[in-house]
Amino acid sequence: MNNKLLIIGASGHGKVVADIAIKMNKWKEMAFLDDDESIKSSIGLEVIGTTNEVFSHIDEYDIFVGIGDNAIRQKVLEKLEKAGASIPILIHPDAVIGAQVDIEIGTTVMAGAVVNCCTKIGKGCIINTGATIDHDNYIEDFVHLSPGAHLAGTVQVGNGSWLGIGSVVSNNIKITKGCKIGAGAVVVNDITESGVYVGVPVRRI
Ligand SMILES: CC(=O)SCCNC(=O)CCNC(=O)[C@H](O)C(C)(C)COP(=O)(O)OP(=O)(O)OC[C@H]1O[C@@H](n2cnc3c(N)ncnc32)[C@H](O)[C@@H]1OP(=O)(O)O
Repeated sequence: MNNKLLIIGASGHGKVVADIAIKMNKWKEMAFLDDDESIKSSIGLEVIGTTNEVFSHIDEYDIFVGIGDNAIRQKVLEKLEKAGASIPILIHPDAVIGAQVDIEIGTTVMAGAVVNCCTKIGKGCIINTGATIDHDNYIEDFVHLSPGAHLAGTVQVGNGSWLGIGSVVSNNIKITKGCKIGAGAVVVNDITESGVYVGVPVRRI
């Protein structure tokens, strides 16, 4: 671990990530990289360069990918991991994490989120504001649970899936990789084919 943190992405999601990192009080200095060169600072932190400059900073900084898009976040994080970057886990001090919860690098857990015991969360996930994940879930890599998404017990969410704001998943359900679940959707049966699903209960569109 370094005493400086560099966040890739200075817009909406990156700002919330920075806010969490500031509240964790672990880094003496923080800055952003962003490919929009018109952004000079964000949430009071300086933008010191563009994404392709990241490799010149990996000895000096911990690096966190603050990009909301699951596929882009995966691509950037995997390159950084390969290059040996120190990639932290960011957990807001007001998130509640149960016993025997395993969370991998590059994941952020936001304010008001609750993760119950014996759940595993993979790499590069976003557990957004007020989302809840109950016991024995398995959230694979690069998943995004939007604000207020609720997962009952023993749910599995596949790689890169995105659950929209306020969506609900009943217990013992498996959602395969690469799904988009719409805002306010309710999932009561396994989803075995990647795709976009909306409604109560969900239907594929
Ligand atoms: C901090 C943050 O902001 S985190 C981000 C939080 N954001 C979200 O959760 C957004 C979630 N996204 C959605 O719900 C989107 O509507 C998606 C991904 C499900 C679908 O998006 P698109 O593929 O662009 O679908 P599109 O908008 O064209 O809609 C297709 C049809 O599905 C319907 N539809 C879209 N979303 C929903 C939904 N959530 N519930 C019910 N119906 C829906 C539309 O009304 C439309 O119906 P029609 O064909 O009868 O007119």
